[in-house]
Amino acid sequence: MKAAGRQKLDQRAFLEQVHECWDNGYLLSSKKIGSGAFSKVYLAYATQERMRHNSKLASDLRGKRHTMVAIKIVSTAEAPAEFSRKFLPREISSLNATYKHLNVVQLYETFANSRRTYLVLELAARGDLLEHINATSAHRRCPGLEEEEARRLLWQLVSAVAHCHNSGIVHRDLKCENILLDDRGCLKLSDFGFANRSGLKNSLLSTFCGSVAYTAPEILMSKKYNGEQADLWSLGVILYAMVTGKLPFKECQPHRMLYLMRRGPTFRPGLSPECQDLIRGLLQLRPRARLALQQVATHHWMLPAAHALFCTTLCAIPEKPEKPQLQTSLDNVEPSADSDPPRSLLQLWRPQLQGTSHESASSLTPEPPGACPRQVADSARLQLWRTETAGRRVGRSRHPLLLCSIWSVPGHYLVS
Ligand SMILES: Nc1ncnc2c1ncn2[C@@H]1O[C@H](COP(=O)(O)OP(=O)(O)OP(=O)(O)O)[C@@H](O)[C@H]1O
Repeated sequence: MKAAGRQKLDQRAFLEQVHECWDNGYLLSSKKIGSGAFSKVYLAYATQERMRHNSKLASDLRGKRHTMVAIKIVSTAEAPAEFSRKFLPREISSLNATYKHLNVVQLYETFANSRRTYLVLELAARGDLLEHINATSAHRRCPGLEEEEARRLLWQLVSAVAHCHNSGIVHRDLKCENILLDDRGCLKLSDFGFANRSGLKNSLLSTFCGSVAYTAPEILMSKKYNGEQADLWSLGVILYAMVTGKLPFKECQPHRMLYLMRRGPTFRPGLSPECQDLIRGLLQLRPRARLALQQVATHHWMLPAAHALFCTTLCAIPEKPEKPQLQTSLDNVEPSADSDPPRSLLQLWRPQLQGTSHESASSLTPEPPGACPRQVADSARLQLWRTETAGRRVGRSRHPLLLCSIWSVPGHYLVS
């Protein structure tokens, strides 16, 4: 009887939500795609009428060629007052601040009434990274992802986190469950419920956030911490989880956890030494000793990601009347004084405007129909040009993740 009563209430609440969404231009489906402490996330469809009035939504969905969105319904009437007053506004303002990055879930708009707040989000239909790791491990009959796939995903994650940090936002809850994948396998960082403004570069935070297994030791020790450096620790845990299918440190007791952290991670046989080195570089007890994001992106283990992106795209570039002088081999060529020196690697993560970069990419590198595989066209476009000093700056990336010059230096491509 009690259960039946509860079900009736749920049905009534759901119908109210359908009406409230409809009044705001969305058709709410009954497909629940997730739930959080005070929220439920449903698949929904944007109406043509809504798209006419919301250019942010219209331009993004036009690119995706569908009208699906995810609507997160937060029950503010049931949530603690502090959640509605503090955390929810922070989540919304963080999503607004990080808007327009290919690897950060997009917030198209919000609407609210006295009982609920609705967040209309970009849909990431393929579930979260944890599910993906588990499914892949089962399929391969070997725990973890292939290093190549982990590298591709980490590259996108680093780009997303750098975009957040450059926008003054620290995520503070980076974990596999908060990393979603869309229908093209593109990574989308989500759940900014614990995010905060990083404020001054060196200002310290004190709130305990995130999940213990991903939490930096300085937070477990209740010290004041730098949010960006704490995010770097979590990145190390995520990379470890991707390549081993396990968490590096798993203990319920914080003191036991700290003991394991001090000992450092152990690795399965067969994991490449470069990957181990990158994980160790991130899982440094001393926050300042951790690799910075630009060091992660240029780490030996990561370079094939930039390299692969670069080389696969070359196949996709149609012949031009004047062929660019492209250096494909990694010869010993060093930058000379007459070419621009590589600028800060941080440029790699200049806010990469999702729509704009796609648009400019397509207009700069027109493709004849059927000239290149779709995923290549979608995932990477490079605009090459002839340099006066041939063999130095070998290309200019138009990829939304890699808006940078690509330099050939002995043994590596260096992105700047
Ligand atoms: N944009 C999205 N696309 C697809 N699924 C999503 C999206 N946003 C959230 N979800 C799903 O809904 C779940 C809950 O969303 P979210 O983590 O944002 O809520 P939360 O209330 O912050 O959760 P928690 O209490 O776990 O922190 C996610 O784990 C995910 O499975």
